[in-house]
Amino acid sequence: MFKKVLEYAGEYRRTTYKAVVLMLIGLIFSVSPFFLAYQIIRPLLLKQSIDILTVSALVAAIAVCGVLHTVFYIKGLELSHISAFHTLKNLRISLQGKLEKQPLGAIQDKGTGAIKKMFVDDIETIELLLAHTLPEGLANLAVPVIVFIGMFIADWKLGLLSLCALPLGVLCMGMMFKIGMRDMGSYYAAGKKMNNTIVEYINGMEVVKVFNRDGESYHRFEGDVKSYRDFTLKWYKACWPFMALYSSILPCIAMFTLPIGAYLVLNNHSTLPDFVLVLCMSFSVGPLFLKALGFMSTLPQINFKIKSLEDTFNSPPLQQSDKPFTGNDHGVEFENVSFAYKEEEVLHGISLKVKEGDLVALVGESGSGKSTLAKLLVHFYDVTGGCVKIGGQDIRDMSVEALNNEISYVAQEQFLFNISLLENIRLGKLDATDDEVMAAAQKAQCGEFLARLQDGIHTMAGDGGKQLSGGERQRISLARAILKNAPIIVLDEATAFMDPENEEKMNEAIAELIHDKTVIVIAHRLYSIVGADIICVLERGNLVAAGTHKELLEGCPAYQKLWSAAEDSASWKVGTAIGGEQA
Ligand SMILES: Nc1ncnc2c1ncn2[C@@H]1O[C@H](COP(=O)(O)OP(=O)(O)OP(=O)(O)O)[C@@H](O)[C@H]1O
Repeated sequence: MFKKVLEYAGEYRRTTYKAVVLMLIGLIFSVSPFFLAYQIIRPLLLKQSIDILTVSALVAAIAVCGVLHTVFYIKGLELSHISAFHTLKNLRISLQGKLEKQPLGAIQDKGTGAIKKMFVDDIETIELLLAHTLPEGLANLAVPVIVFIGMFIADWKLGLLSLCALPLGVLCMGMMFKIGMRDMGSYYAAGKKMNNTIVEYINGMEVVKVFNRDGESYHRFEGDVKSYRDFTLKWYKACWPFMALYSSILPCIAMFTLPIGAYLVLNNHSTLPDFVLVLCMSFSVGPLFLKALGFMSTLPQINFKIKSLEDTFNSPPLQQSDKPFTGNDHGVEFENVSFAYKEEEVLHGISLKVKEGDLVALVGESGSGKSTLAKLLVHFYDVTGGCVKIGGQDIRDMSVEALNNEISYVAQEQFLFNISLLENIRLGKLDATDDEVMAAAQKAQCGEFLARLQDGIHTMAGDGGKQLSGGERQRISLARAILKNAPIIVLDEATAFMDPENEEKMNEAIAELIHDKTVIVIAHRLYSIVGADIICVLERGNLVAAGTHKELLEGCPAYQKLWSAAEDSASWKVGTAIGGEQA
């Protein structure tokens, strides 16, 4: 555990070692006063004289030891914290690098709460390990070892008696570790669940209020918070008796030394000064032991959290190479593609060829796999079978950056960064001039709502783009795509939030965006894709038919069903359709 963490400390590893040494020296100064006090007690016990000057010098030395203990210990703590916080920084950067290589979809599946917990809380645990458990724990354990050696040198019998409490304490500690690690899985899972629920509760507050689900949502929130409390208490309840036992037994080094040692002295097997010296030493190391053991009780938790971080690091990264895009053209091919999010396969052997410049629509009932197929093309996930190719090149055989240069993906829900709308659009092409950005915004029909905003295109988008309506967010992201001008466009429910008037405008903008491009569009509203070159009908993860609107209406029962459902929908409107044709 320490080795792994120290790897991340990099050049600060030496700082941690220095911290251990300084704390060790500091603690030696903390036990020295007991030995110095003994130098005063000893002549009194032996009825020898001791002059006031010697007593004063010893008292002064005790005071100096106190000061030196503080100075060394604080300096050690300072160094251990410097090293710890640099390690946390390194670890967070390294974790971010590894997360970046993971499939984007897999990152989204982990949940914001769990990822936040990993980045903030779990990594923070390592601060405890590096700044306290390792240097303080080690120093507080090492000094008692030195003192025990001193006891053995003074009188081996009394030294042995002082060690007697150890096996009992270690046994209790072992039990605590065993129980602590056993239940740590459920305890940790409850913490993760609570984090995700809290993040979801805050993010979903708007929906909760609109649908009057305050109570229900609060109950889930309360349930998970309570469940975390219960797991925590259960865990501590199981560990507490053993913690209490070893915490009281281990520091009581004098437990056996005092009665049996007194017997040995009375029977002349040991001398009274040695007996007092060993007792002084026992009392000096008791608090150190207790402190060291305080850190031990946190080890099961730290151990578990580090393991969970490592597991995250170890999950398979997205398959990609560092090669550029070298495809022959911008045609897209799904070759016998299968996919499972977890165990259950949701796409089964899909084969589909989209010629460069074609407009292909994916239709099907909800849950049939349309979005999943689109996400595989933009490489959010790796296929579990078959392959996805662009211009004949497997997308796993190019870097994600190279792929992103070829594709614009406009998803159902668009995230905007809390920077100006201008900068949000410029993300599509970082070197675009302001004029180019404004032109893209106009083409995406943003002009009207931008004119209403006080700062126009320079308005901040708000946290996650919350300042704008769903439709406005979609138009901003469409402007991004127009600016990017990638040869392949994937539109997932791009007009989902549009009212009829805006949808018409949006469709005009989309028509401009997709002109001369390879387009894959997912739409529930069939009237908007009747002009597509190919319409692919998906049913429970299978591609059941592909053809033009006319062909499918004539020969595909699944499509006929979807079409008649669309016709039944009262609000549908025959108008400008993507692809130019009208139903
Ligand atoms: N992140 C995920 N984890 C696990 N299963 C998922 C995930 N996303 C989708 N699924 C499942 O995969 C299947 C296909 O979902 P997908 O979203 O691709 O369908 P869709 O046709 O796009 O649906 P819709 O039209 O409602 O958006 C569904 O059974 C869905 O429950």
